[in-house]
Amino acid sequence: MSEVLTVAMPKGRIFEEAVELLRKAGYRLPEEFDDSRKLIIDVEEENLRFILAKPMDVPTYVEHGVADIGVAGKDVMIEEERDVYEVLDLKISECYLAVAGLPGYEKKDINPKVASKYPNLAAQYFKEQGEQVEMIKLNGSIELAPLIGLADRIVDIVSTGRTLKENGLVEFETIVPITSRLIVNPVSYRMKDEQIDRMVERLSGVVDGVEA
Ligand SMILES: Nc1ncnc2c1ncn2[C@@H]1O[C@H](COP(=O)(O)OP(=O)(O)OP(=O)(O)O)[C@@H](O)[C@H]1O
Ligand SMILES: O=P(O)(O)OC[C@H]1O[C@H](OP(=O)(O)OP(=O)(O)O)[C@H](O)[C@@H]1O
Repeated sequence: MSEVLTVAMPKGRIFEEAVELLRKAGYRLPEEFDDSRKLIIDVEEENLRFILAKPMDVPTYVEHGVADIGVAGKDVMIEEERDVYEVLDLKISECYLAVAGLPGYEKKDINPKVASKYPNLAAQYFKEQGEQVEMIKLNGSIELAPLIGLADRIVDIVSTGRTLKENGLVEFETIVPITSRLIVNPVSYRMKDEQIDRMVERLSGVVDGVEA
């Protein structure tokens, strides 16, 4: 009998899509997955243990090896720079990161302020653009920052564009397309390679058939 694989799943919007993907790949996940407040769910018949974490924390659990594998947005992967392998693009929770602000903004300030939930990623982006900015880290409702004068621009996720539009903001630049990824702890990949490869194989088989 093989060892149990621990999977770190992000709570929130990716969760449902990731569960759907696993079910399409043939994993029998109990109804508990659809409506539960439990943070650890054991699925003995599949030899899997799921832990439910905040999306930004998934790579931390995987890097520390308390989870063998995990599901994380590419945005989180770039921001967190954790020592994990990214083994599969799951092509779910599709969106992109963009720079946005109020219409008519012109780059003229010294050290203009940029608000984001992704301070490392945003700072790196502006550095590459040769622009020096002051980063302001926020944890959500990023679009509020330029409206209230906290920042000149924001770096945030855009999906339908509705949040920007309804708040009278416009997109200036696209930074990078985002989807969710399957990530693996490097030691787990050595110790449990067969089990992990099997999961990657099963998931890759359904990824392209799943609507992003
Ligand atoms: N509007 C969106 N449409 C599609 N995918 C998105 C959208 N916003 C974020 N994502 C993707 O989903 C992941 C998780 O987003 P979610 O909003 O569930 O987490 P969060 O903002 O960290 O959580 P919380 O709102 O609890 O702080 C992000 O890391 C990103 O990859
Ligand atoms: O282009 P849209 O389809 O409008 O989606 C984009 C919005 O979705 C995310 O916010 P979320 O709902 O996670 O709330 P948050 O701002 O609290 O993170 C993101 O931060 C944008 O605000």
